[in-house]
Amino acid sequence: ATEGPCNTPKPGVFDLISKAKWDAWNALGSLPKETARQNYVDLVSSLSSSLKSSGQLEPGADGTPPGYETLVVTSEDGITKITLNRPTKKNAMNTQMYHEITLALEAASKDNSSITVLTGSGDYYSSGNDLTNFTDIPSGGVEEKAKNSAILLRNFVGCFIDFPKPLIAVVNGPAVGIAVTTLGLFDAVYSTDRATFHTPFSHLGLSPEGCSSYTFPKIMSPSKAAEMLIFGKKLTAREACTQGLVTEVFPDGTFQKEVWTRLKAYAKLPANAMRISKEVIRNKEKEKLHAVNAEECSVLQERWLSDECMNAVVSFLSRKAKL
Ligand SMILES: CCCCC/C=C/CC(=O)SCCNC(=O)CCNC(=O)[C@H](O)C(C)(C)COP(=O)(O)OP(=O)(O)OC[C@H]1O[C@@H](n2cnc3c(N)ncnc32)[C@H](O)[C@@H]1OP(=O)(O)O
Repeated sequence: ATEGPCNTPKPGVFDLISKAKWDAWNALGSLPKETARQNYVDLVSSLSSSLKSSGQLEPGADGTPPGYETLVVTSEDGITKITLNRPTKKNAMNTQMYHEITLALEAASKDNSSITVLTGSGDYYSSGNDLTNFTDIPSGGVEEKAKNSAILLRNFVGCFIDFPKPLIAVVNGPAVGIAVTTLGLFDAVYSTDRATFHTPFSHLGLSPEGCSSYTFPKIMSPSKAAEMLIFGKKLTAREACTQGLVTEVFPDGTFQKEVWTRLKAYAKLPANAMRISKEVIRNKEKEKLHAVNAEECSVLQERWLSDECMNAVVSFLSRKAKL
């Protein structure tokens, strides 16, 4: 687009990057500059429209924060509260919700609040991955779907790993799958006694994500983690607390009042001190967690293509199976 057809000498065989660029340029033959420019503009326009259709949000024209379809985000008393808001679907996480949580966390990391809270609306915290996510197959087929999902999941979990402020889960009801595994990346987890914690990965032909293959054995012991992550044992809130996944359990009747009173008090603590303490506690682990996240996503990319997984999804969608 800037220089016209390729007229420079071919780079040496060991200069792999320059050679790949030269090959791509040379393959365009005598394409005129103007056409190349137009092709470039068309490509970028198509990417930006596919980002919009894939659910990525843009700020308003005046730079105000984006509106969310699957979340309610509020900020008061020094607390940014991100509420999963698909109560009729038990707050199952669809593709839009993964994108929106990522955006909401990015915004919360830069706003004036001192702590950030994730919670659910309705009777569930979240039923985990929305199993209908697997029905929206792109033109590249199931392999492309698996690849895109692995990228989405890696970015999503990466935001939790890198989140710089105290991050608290207010678990208002049962939690399933990825809604459970990511709890290992929070700084505190407060739960109603009505909640349960369930990671039915083997039942679904899946494998652990959310860095749980690393955080759960550390938090609760390898064998307790195996009971959850391999055998799908569902824990009560009290069991999850005994095993260290949950910080404290409250009676359902007084849960909201007790938790928010405590969080408002915490939010008054000096924000920089809390941020720095988190950094000191978490930074040693960050590199490891990103490596674990990458490995888990690549294993899952394969799992999603397995008969075991596909059969489990079909079973759920045809109403033959529930947890
Ligand atoms: C980018 C991709 C990343 C992928 C990351 C991978 C993550 C792994 C996981 O998270 S594994 C966990 C997956 N979750 C499940 O298997 C839960 C499936 N849901 C159920 O088993 C049940 O719905 C229930 C036990 C959570 C609740 O049962 P209950 O009888 O109380 O309620 P309903 O079944 O009637 O649910 C109400 C409506 O909500 C829909 N729904 C609930 N959960 C999900 C879900 N996870 N995915 C899709 N849809 C869900 C349910 O179908 C009902 O819809 P309807 O009213 O239209 O019938």
